[in-house]
Amino acid sequence: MILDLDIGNTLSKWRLKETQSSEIRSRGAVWTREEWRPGADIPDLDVVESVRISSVARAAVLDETVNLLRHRVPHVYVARSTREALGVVNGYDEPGRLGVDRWMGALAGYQLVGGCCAVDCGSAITVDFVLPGGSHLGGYIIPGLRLMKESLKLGTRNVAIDPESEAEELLEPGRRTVEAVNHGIYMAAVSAINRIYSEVCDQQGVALPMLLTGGDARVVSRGVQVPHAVWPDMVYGGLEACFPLTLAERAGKMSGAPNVPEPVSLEKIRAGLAFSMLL
Ligand SMILES: Nc1ncnc2c1ncn2[C@@H]1O[C@H](COP(=O)(O)OP(=O)(O)O)[C@@H](O)[C@H]1O
Ligand SMILES: CC(C)(COP(=O)(O)O)[C@@H](O)C(=O)NCCC(=O)O
Ligand SMILES: [K+]
Repeated sequence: MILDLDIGNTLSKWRLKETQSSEIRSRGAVWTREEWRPGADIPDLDVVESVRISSVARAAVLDETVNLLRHRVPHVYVARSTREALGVVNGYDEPGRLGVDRWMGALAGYQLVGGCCAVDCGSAITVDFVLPGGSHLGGYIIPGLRLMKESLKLGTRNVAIDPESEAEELLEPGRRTVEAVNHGIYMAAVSAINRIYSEVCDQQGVALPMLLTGGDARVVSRGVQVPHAVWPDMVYGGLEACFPLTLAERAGKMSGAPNVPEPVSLEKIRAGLAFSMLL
């Protein structure tokens, strides 16, 4: 069995994947800031022969996790942001400083569709671009929905946006504080993503497919007008591509990879951008 770990600033996500069949057996998440108890929080480590880790938490969290796992599991692979991987050239001046979850997402997106816009809606919302040909341009980091809400300190932090809400409702003016905050941060997130996408496609002269992942991907997806696919396992996809262990992975397959819609034409993107400038 393979244990994949995606340690984010808020949640540490895990999944167990069968080495022979490539099937996902189980999955879960625990709070990153709390003590992580293998055996209690994740299934029995005795069945695990390999672990693959992507972590953006404090270095100490990763060190502790790796130390603990090295005693119990034969193979431990830790992903790092590098200057180049799988045909993608990292756009950062200091490649190692690019969040490794962003790097995994960009690599997975590129492996699936080639040039792309990879969006991760977690503690932070990150928007990364890879051009056809593999040049990673860098990206944008804005606070995620929960961080935006907490920073306002209006006593609304415990009232999360219902992930089942429709975008039309969430984009209306709020009539209570909690609604005004939820609708405001939702508008901020989706309009930033739509705008960033259009600006960069316009600048680069290319319409790119878009992929969305992260804890808030589903609800954000409803407000994003750009054609896109939601891929909850996108960071894991990067781990699979970097450290292929199963037959399917060696053949370039990533679990749960979605069908990605064709982007709209560059002309349409430019027309939309020009129109929004008039308003
Ligand atoms: N059940 C949940 N528990 C915690 N956060 C959730 C949950 N469902 C959605 N979220 C949202 O997802 C975000 C965490 O998403 P995730 O992608 O796991 O973040 P990170 O990778 O930064 O840990 C939270 O900030 C919150 O807005
Ligand atoms: C931007 C991030 C905080 C996003 O992390 P997340 O929201 O997924 O927990 C993370 O990718 C990170 O710590 N990056 C390092 C800084 C950078 O990418 O420039
Ligand atoms: K993120």
